[in-house]
Amino acid sequence: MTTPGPVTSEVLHELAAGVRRGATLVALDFDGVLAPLVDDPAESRALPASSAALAHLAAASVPLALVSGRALEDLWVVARPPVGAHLVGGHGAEHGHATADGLVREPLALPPEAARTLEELAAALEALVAGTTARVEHKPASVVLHTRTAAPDDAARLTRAAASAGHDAGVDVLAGKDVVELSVLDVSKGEALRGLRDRLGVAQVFYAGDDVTDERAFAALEPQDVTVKVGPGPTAARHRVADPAAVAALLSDLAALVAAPPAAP
Ligand SMILES: O=P(O)(O)OC[C@H]1O[C@H](O[C@H]2O[C@H](CO)[C@@H](O)[C@H](O)[C@H]2O)[C@H](O)[C@@H](O)[C@@H]1O
Repeated sequence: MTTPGPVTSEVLHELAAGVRRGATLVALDFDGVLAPLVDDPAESRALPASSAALAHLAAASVPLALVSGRALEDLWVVARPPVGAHLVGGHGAEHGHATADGLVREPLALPPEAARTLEELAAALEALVAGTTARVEHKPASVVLHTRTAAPDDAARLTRAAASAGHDAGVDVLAGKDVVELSVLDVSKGEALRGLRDRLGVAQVFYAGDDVTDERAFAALEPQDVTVKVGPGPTAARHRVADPAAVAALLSDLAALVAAPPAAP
């Protein structure tokens, strides 16, 4: 892994030039990127400055995508993305887009064996968290252990047990920030971004993510893409910003440059 650098003014101006040409997809993770992390996932909201910047980019017909680990419906409710935005949920399991009439989702049908495995894992995790303040989140293609509000000893024990249940069941185990996600589909944010690149015919992808789960996206992107890690931690991203407030500032600067490009010298 290389050391990520800041998003300099030069990087931002080059990015804005690509965005203005319609050659760049602006894609963002939600939790920890557009929205600060909180104890109750239902309470998460994007920072107002980020939402405003996304609305300005959408009004300028910039291709936008939110690429999240959340279930698609949940992402729609908390993110309230602008009309036209593409939505990817469940780390790539679910796809849809925002319209003026609401969320349009592509159908997702689990193979019967995957559906059975999901049910078994959900029951196993529910049994594990009984009597603790950890909790289980159920999604269409995965089940998630949340330990943010658990006592530290419980969190460590439950995290190990959930990962081990996932490995035993032969499913994809993704450990994120105070979560262990057991997915019965073989999907990733990287694959989802590559799919969007092909579908939209864009030459460049901008992607910002904060969690270890976003490393699959950074690793799948190409040298011309602009990857931004939000917060500390090892990363394959080429750039780093500190927190969701810094993301909001970056998106606001980008939207301003797209709306009013600098005058030619
Ligand atoms: O890919 P993301 O959009 O970052 O989604 C990843 C997970 O986000 C949510 O959990 C995280 O945010 C919660 C609210 O701030 C926080 O309580 C939790 O500890 C974080 O891991 C969401 O609940 C999960 O389903 C997503 O997989």
